Amino acid sequence: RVMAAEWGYSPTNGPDVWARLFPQAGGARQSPVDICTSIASSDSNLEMKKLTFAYESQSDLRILNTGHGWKVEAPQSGSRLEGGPLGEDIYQLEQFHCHWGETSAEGSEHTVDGRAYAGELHLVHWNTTKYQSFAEAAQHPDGLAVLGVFFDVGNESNDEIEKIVSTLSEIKFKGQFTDIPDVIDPTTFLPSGLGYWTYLGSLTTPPCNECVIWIVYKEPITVTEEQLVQFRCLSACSGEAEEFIVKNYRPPQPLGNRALRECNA
Ligand SMILES: NS(=O)(=O)c1ccc(C(=O)N2CCc3cc(O)c(O)cc3[C@@H]2c2ccccc2)cc1
Ligand SMILES: [Zn+2]
Repeated sequence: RVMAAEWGYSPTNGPDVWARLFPQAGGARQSPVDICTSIASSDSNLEMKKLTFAYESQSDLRILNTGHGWKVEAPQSGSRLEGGPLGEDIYQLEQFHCHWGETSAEGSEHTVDGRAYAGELHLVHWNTTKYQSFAEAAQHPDGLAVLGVFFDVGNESNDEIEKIVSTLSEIKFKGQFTDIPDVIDPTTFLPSGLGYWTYLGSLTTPPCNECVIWIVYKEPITVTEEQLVQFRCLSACSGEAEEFIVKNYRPPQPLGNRALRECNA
């Protein structure tokens, strides 16, 4: 389908029309959502089963320009995300990427009491206990677990994000990819405070599969305006035409009657 390749974030191909091409986008457990902190229930059994993660440090990870942003492929058979809302299953890191806006007044996908952050990092994991591949996992309601980390703009640049930023000039155009020479440790992307909100949702881009257990950290990490400016220099096109990826976030979707739980680790 020609159109399927053209979804994006502009008025003619953006979130408001995705459901025409991708029926799941109009479902009842879509993401992101506005996190209304007053309705988040502090769920005791979440405290009981602590969320634990273990990542490897990897070098030469491939980063690519997807046309909708940058994505670092980080299949880590040695990584494990488990506990918290994930039941008895083990989830493995597959990739991480980010969403941002035209200015730093917007850019995150989840919002907190209506407030948007300047961006949002997603660490995407899949359920290796139950499924044989990422693609298979994405067809099931408990297939993926995504850790969301908000970006605040501050004066100190984030060293780990800087390793990403330093490669962006090599992947200016859609489809280009390169290897990140530096060693990347996904743990360094996580905030020091490990309190989070969690709910059942979906991919925030087409095909918007309703297969994600979302875990959104309460505490943002800090990046600089310059680092976000570099994100906005990526081109959404593969050729000479320059259409910068200045925004790639989906606005909040109805929470409906879904439970929103919180855990103050
Ligand atoms: N923002 S997010 O919810 O964390 C998220 C996570 C994964 C994916 C993802 O891996 N996708 C969806 C978009 C996409 C586009 C492609 O061109 C492609 O080759 C793969 C993907 C995958 C995907 C596609 C179909 C089923 C599941 C994932 C996208 C967004
Ligand atoms: Zn994402």
